[in-house]
Amino acid sequence: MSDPVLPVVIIGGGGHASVLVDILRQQNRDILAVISPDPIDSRSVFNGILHLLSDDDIHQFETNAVRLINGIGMLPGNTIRKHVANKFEAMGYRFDSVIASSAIVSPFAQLADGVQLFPGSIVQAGSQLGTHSIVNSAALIEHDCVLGNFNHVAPRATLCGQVECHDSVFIGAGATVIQSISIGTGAIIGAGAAVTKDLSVGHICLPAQSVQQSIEPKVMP
Ligand SMILES: CC(=O)SCCNC(=O)CCNC(=O)[C@H](O)C(C)(C)COP(=O)(O)OP(=O)(O)OC[C@H]1O[C@@H](n2cnc3c(N)ncnc32)[C@H](O)[C@@H]1OP(=O)(O)O
Repeated sequence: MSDPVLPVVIIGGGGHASVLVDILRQQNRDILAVISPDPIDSRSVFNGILHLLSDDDIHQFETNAVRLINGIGMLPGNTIRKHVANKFEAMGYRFDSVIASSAIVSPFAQLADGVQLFPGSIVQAGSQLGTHSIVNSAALIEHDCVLGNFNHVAPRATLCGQVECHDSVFIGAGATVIQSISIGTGAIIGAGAAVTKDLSVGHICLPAQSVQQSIEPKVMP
């Protein structure tokens, strides 16, 4: 029997959380509160949602009466998303996945709890995504990829078939990882990189840089 659809509490109130709230509103999910120590009123998507300031405010909700949404994004070297997940799970709360209605997910893909698939993303058959991993807007996970926990595949990045990413891997926006590549734990792929060789634990792949220079005005003959 599938789990009941419970109201949700969002942890975090920044840009990543705003996209999640937008998706959840479109799906008519009941959003009880956003927990964030920072102001959230500059983003209209949060209008009308209760704003709580402290993580301890979560205790006003029974662990089995709500699900949490991990609204903390993940940039290279940032571990707050993982810290938040571990802290609230240790208190007995569970995180829901968020799957945008425009995401395309094969019924033969496997998604762990807390996975987030943003609008226009695609996950093909045979792929497996670990807990709290993010597939950002229009990113593509081709067939038979295996992603560990706390990965972030940024907007429009492409993982070709049978790519393996261990835990806490960051794939920058628009990067392409060719088929059957293995990416080690904590590795970072820069935005726009083309990855053609395996990347070891804790290594970074920097793309070629574009060159910027001023354009000399042409002198007409
Ligand atoms: C919804 C969202 O927004 S999700 C977030 C999506 N964002 C991304 O995908 C960005 C991913 N991050 C990057 O690509 C980063 O620049 C990284 C991780 C590769 C490198 O970051 P840092 O180590 O902090 O490098 P830093 O910013 O200091 O730049 C070092 C040099 O590399 C260059 N550089 C940095 N990133 C790139 C890149 N992706 N492509 C080409 N050159 C780059 C910089 O211009 C700089 O050059 P300079 O020394 O000539 O001035």
